[in-house]
Amino acid sequence: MGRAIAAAADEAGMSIAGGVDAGGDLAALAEAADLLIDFSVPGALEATLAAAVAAGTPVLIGTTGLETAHHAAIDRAAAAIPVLQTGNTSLGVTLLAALVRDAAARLGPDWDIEIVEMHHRHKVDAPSGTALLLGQAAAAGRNVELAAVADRGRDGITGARREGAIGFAALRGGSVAGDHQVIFAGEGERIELGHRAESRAIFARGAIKGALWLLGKPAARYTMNDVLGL
Ligand SMILES: NC(=O)C1=CN([C@@H]2O[C@H](COP(=O)(O)OP(=O)(O)OC[C@H]3O[C@@H](n4cnc5c(N)ncnc54)[C@H](OP(=O)(O)O)[C@@H]3O)[C@@H](O)[C@H]2O)C=CC1
Ligand SMILES: O=C(O)C1=N[C@H](C(=O)O)C[C@H](O)C1
Repeated sequence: MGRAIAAAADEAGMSIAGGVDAGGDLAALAEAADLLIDFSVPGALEATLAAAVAAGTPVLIGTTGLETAHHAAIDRAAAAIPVLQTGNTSLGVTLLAALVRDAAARLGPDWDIEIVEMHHRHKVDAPSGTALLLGQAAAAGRNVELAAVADRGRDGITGARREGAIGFAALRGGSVAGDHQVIFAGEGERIELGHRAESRAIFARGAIKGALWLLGKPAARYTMNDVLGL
């Protein structure tokens, strides 16, 4: 993603102040840059947020695999600086999440919800950040908390489907940039809403769009919905 974002920034006429891998001088970069973009690993998040807050520099976080403690750290940082966090920066998935929320609200609890995702063989987290984002959208449409209803895989589980569950299935293989499908399964019929990323350029372009939008915003936590006005 680092290379894809550098290409998208170039396309948009933005210049890259620098980049860091593990052990890099984040503090100096946060001072030098107008904004930080983080697509790395959850273990890097704390240092990135600390450097951004110390420098008063806005930050866009695209890293996935975040746990509750990471989200709490993002909330704390967002009290001091603008922070945009999303599991998917593409415009298509942002719109898909809005459609999923609407469909879940309209269809009601009689329709079972299953979310299927497929990614390249190198991806380390599962379910994907996007699948969780779509799950959150579905849960919001039903007025429930995702944590209370998420079923993260049927491995080792026997028996009938848990009523009200939102199920996840993750596939890994080849070079798939990112496929997501939300299945609403009713009695005798199914509705499927989905998105296929044809390349990583869509995530990078969306990240640049989000970054440009974030510049100059007041301290708060934002999502791609704010960028697109959804
Ligand atoms: N929100 C979105 O739209 C998208 C999110 N992603 C997410 O972005 C993340 C990165 O994806 P991807 O580029 O494919 O992953 P890669 O594994 O290819 O890249 C991760 C990068 O993070 C670097 N890194 C590792 N540890 C640290 C650290 N402590 N501090 C700073 N940098 C570190 C790695 O450096 P080194 O190689 O030296 O270890 C590497 O350059 C993933 O969480 C992925 O799910 C991906 C696409 C879209
Ligand atoms: O790791 C990836 O490749 C991707 N990660 C994000 C996710 O976890 O959803 C976004 C996209 O699907 C590609």
